[in-house]
Amino acid sequence: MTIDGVNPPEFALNAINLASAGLGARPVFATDEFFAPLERMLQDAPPVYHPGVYDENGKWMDGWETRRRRGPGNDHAIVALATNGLIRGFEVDTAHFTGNYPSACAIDACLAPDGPDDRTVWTELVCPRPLGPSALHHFEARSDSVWSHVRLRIYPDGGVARLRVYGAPALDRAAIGDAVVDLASSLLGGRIIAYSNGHYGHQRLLAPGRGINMGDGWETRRRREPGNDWIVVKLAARGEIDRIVVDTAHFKGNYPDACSLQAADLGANACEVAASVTASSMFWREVLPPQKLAADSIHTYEASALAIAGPVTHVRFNIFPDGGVSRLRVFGRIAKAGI
Ligand SMILES: NC(=O)NC(NC(N)=O)C(=O)[O-]
Repeated sequence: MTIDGVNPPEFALNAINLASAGLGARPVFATDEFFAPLERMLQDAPPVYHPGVYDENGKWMDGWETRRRRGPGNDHAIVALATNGLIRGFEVDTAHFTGNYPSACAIDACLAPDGPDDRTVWTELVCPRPLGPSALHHFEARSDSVWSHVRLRIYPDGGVARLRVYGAPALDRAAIGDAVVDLASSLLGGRIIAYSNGHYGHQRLLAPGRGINMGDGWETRRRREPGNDWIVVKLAARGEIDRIVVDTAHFKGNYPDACSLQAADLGANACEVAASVTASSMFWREVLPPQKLAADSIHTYEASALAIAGPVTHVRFNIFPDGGVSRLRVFGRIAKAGI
């Protein structure tokens, strides 16, 4: 897997971008947004450059960009993470900012359930580090705390194309209690660990909300040989499935003919190597037998349609023979003796 064609750092593996607008991250505050607004720095699409495109303030830039400071001080911006989580590392991307990138940046985090204010205590996770023109910069974070917001300090001013905050959602078991939640949701910690094919993308299958277009989901290439496509999800917690939702939004000429779902309880000490989980998934029990799908619609399979037999940790979602699915939701209750 690569990020913009570059091998991801170790800390980005098995992590999600907690600063992704598509997952719900929001701009909260910026000292200045003269040339380009903070919300652009949180976009999921790789940053682009449009030569010759200017707006009334100057060159249109894909990121957050402040004006040139003419005195002391520095700019900063505050971002609300998509969900509270553990932070493993940061990616600061100055793509296309060649003569206007900041000389340096530092990053702080806080846990402020009601949003940060003047009394908020910020913890520095990245001390001031130099930045270069149009480049990816990776900074590891060494912290086992849960954070809700990050503050990007730039020195003294300039533009940042993207800030990506790699980490894992903090699952609040006490708050969830016995409620039925989407155990596959990226925002709770559900994670895709293997798939037969994801030619046109796969990560958004577990994202919140409905897909905005056909690029917002999991889509395989056209299968030209026997068999079927599949995707394996590690649930956010060991739980008992209550309902499954399969959304084919925007997939009209390429929705799968049918789908099914298998599941397994791999326990706390299962081998986590993706290839091993994939191999064992061939034999997981069938929870949802093959069901015909329709174009561009939400399909809900209630408990009465499912063969449920105790808590599970993983599911394998099969599509026949191939195609695109916007969202998969695996609703259920977290098992009491969870792992
Ligand atoms: N050519 C520029 O990008 N100039 C300025 N920035 C924008 N966005 O116009 C600047 O001063 O950094």
